[in-house]
Amino acid sequence: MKTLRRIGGWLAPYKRSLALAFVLTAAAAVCNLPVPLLVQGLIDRVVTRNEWGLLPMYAVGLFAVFAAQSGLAWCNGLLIGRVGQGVVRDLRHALYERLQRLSLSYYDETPSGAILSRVMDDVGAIQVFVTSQTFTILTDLGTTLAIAGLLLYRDWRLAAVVLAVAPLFALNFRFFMKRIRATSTVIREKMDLIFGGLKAKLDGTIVIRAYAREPDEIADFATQLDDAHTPRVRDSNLGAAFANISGAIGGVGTAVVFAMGAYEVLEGRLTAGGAVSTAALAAMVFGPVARLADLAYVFEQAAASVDRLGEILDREVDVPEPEPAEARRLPGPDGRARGGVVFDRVGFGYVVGEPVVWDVRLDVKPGMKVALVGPTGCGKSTLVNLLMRFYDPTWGQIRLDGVPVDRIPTGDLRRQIGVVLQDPVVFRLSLADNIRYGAPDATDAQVEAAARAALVHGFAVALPEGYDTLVGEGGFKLSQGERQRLAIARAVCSDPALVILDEATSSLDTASEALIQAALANLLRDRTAIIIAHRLSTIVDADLIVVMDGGLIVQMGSHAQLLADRSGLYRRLCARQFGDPGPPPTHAQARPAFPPRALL
Ligand SMILES: Nc1ncnc2c1ncn2[C@@H]1O[C@H](COP(=O)(O)OP(=O)(O)OP(=O)(O)O)[C@@H](O)[C@H]1O
Repeated sequence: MKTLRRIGGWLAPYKRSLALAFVLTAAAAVCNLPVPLLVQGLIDRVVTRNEWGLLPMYAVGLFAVFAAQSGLAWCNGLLIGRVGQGVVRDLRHALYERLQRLSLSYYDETPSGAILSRVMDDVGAIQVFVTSQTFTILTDLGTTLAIAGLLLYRDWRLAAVVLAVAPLFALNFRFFMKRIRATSTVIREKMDLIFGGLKAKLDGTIVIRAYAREPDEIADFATQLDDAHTPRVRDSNLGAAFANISGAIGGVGTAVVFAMGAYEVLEGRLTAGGAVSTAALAAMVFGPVARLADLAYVFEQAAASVDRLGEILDREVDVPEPEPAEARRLPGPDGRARGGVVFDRVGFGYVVGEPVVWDVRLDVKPGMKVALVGPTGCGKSTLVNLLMRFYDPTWGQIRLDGVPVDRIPTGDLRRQIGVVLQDPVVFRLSLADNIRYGAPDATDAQVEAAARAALVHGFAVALPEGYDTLVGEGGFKLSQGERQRLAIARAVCSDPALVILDEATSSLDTASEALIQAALANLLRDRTAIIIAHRLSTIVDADLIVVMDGGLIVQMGSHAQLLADRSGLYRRLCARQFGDPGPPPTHAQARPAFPPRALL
């Protein structure tokens, strides 16, 4: 029922087209009714009584009925086709909108290929259902009732035979429906795996080639396809068995009606034409029921997809927008941040009960350059994720210019922050549109100014079509250094109050590195910066260096202050990077008792 209600909701915007389609199918169904009567007249009057003069009338009558049915079915097909395409477009749009709003935790647990499979494959299954004979069936059922009444009126014995067959259809339905839905769910899950694997492997093509693993990958993919093949075959077997058994039940019913009709003719209670037309009427009752079987098969397949799409559409957002009454503006002019950030006893775990940062207390004044350092996995990126509100802290509070970040609409918050990631993302857009991605209204002059500040202008003008050159996947290939400067230009263009910089770990050649450092200096000027530092050489001048270990802040201070602590982790990290072995590392400090584990 929930499935039908949901599909009904998707169809609601098309009520007018659907009403028209309904009228057309009803008209086509009404056209069925004269057929047995025309056939009866043809047999009883033209064939039996040799009234040849009536032949053209019956022939033209039958032709007119069939022509009208074809015309109506054609118009109906056009209408329903448009509705089906419309539903697919709306549904993909709604899914994409939802996907854009869902918290990152959804992406943590769902491979992107599985998301693709839902947006493409599952929506396709719903389209098939909508464009199947869904609406014909409603009028079919009406026709069935009307014909059953007509049969009852003409000959109750024959009508009783028709009604006696109905429970067989019901049994057939019951047996197959559950099985078909279960198999469809298994197929969709297998498709998730296939799409998920395919996406990952396509993204990693270069690694596959580099390790010459193509034959293994081909074999792996074949295994995955085989895995999905078995339930797919089972699904089509079930569908075929279901439809054919329905058809056979209808056939048996019609045959019995024919036999009974013949008996009635021999007994003199019915004319030959009457027997044929009654059998035709009986077939017209069984036809829609068999079609209903086809539709039920498609419906069960679509229902599995509706449930899966519901998982996306109904999923609660973990990072909710503030209620309008609670939302607060940042105190700066035009709602712009000044760039002061406070982490107030913040703790967080991606998985409930498994915190990865603990009791973080940090006060970043506007304009400060703060470096986060520490061994891999110590929680540096997590702090940044929390500041961006990709996740909400499990406990504690983060404030931007004194305003709790969960009170700031996420769009307003994130517009204050420019992000430059380790592995810069370049979209398949022109270079200019890539630069203005965070500030879509930026003029060409602003884009060029940002490009100059990030030292992108030099290579931009040398590209085949300058700033209009298509870059990203399938476009002009930029070098790693160029991509990093492009990411810096993107951040400059959005003119953020605060910059988050995840330093690239891979070392570039000295010239490239120098260009990036110069571009960064322009980006960071007069802005607050939080730098996730992997190479300590780049942050020795930071106003504050925050050393983390095991999710805790274990040291804070300037480079000189931290270095002076001979037993501190920072000194050991420096020793590791700059060559001096230093004292052996100790484990992260014992975790504080706050908050009690029960709270997590
Ligand atoms: N999306 C996630 N889901 C579950 N656990 C995660 C997720 N992201 C990070 N973690 C875990 O949280 C811990 C902290 O990770 P984080 O990325 O913050 O460390 P980091 O200090 O930035 O590491 P690196 O320097 O290697 O980038 C790690 O144990 C990591 O495995």
